[in-house]
Amino acid sequence: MNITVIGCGRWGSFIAWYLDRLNHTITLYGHENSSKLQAFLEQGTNGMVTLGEGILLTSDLEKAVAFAEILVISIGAQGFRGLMRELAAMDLGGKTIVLCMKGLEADTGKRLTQIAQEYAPKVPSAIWVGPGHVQNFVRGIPNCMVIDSVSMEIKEYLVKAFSSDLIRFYYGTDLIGNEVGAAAKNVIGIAGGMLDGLNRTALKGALMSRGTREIARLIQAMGGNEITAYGLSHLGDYEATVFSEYSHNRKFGELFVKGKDYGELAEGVATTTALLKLGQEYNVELPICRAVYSVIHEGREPKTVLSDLFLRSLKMEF
Ligand SMILES: NC(=O)C1=CN([C@@H]2O[C@H](COP(=O)(O)OP(=O)(O)OC[C@H]3O[C@@H](n4cnc5c(N)ncnc54)[C@H](OP(=O)(O)O)[C@@H]3O)[C@@H](O)[C@H]2O)C=CC1
Ligand SMILES: O=C(CO)COP(=O)(O)O
Repeated sequence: MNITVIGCGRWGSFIAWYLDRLNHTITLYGHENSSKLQAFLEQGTNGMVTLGEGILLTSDLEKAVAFAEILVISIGAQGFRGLMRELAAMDLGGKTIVLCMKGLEADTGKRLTQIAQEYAPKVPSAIWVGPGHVQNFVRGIPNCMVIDSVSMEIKEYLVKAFSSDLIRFYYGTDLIGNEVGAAAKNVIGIAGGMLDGLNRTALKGALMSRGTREIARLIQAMGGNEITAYGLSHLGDYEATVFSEYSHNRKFGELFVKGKDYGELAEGVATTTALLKLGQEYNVELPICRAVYSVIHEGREPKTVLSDLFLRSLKMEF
């Protein structure tokens, strides 16, 4: 298959490497002024993946789009609407869009497949989410992920084309739950990092239990299936995000409470804003997401916020 991957950062470049390994014909697109694209053009590697020689690198979006039957998109979620505006001006007939991003639009709370539909209503779309770090995959450590779409036909087409001994894909059965779950795990990952930074790592068991619970309630209220919060897109991604040394969101949280900056993309930062909006819209209390939001966006003192979580009224567990 001819596949174009849009976004040549940590995850997009891995996807290009992975799909090339499965003998698909790959074009990897990056901005003309992207330092990440330049590194691949000059050295063939970003220090994590070394791209196969058959992968075409380009900064010509029209050419990249024209080449492919599948467009895989992996950029920061907040840039997705702008990219869809550009794509909508091109001929997308016969193509399928696969979204490999874990975020929600901050201002609106919209899911990324909703944004794709706004700009390209006739183009089928799917999401590819679940646990996995580049550093592990390139060492041959396999993982399980999930592909979801409103169309069973598209899911079957993609799972068949993308499965290997390195990634076992499951068919998702709840697009709302998988999109919200995948984005929300980054916020729980930031909370996990904050616990590490505050020397409260012992609370991560409680975070796993209560984090899944509040996201399950939100998914259900939005019309999804609450069980999806316990699937690969959310709970299944906690090892990679709440615990892993490789997680950008966990690292962001840890450094944030220590008063330090972090230069990498941590999707959960913008997602907290989206989740609070959705919590309000669907009348669901999201105490952990609220706590993360208040530390990052309102400048509240992390230890006080943590104590306040413990002072909330007592509740039934389920
Ligand atoms: N297991 C999984 O499913 C994983 C999923 N992810 C998800 O993948 C997404 C990307 O994360 P990650 O790769 O770490 O982020 P990076 O910051 O490493 O890469 C993002 C890339 O997108 C590029 N970009 C931004 N806007 C555009 C645009 N409009 N057109 C083309 N390129 C653009 C950036 O360009 P520039 O080089 O100019 O900055 C950058 O190269 C996130 O949503 C993240 O949550 C990440 C890791 C694992
Ligand atoms: O989604 C991921 C792992 O599954 C990557 O998480 P981070 O962006 O926090 O590194």
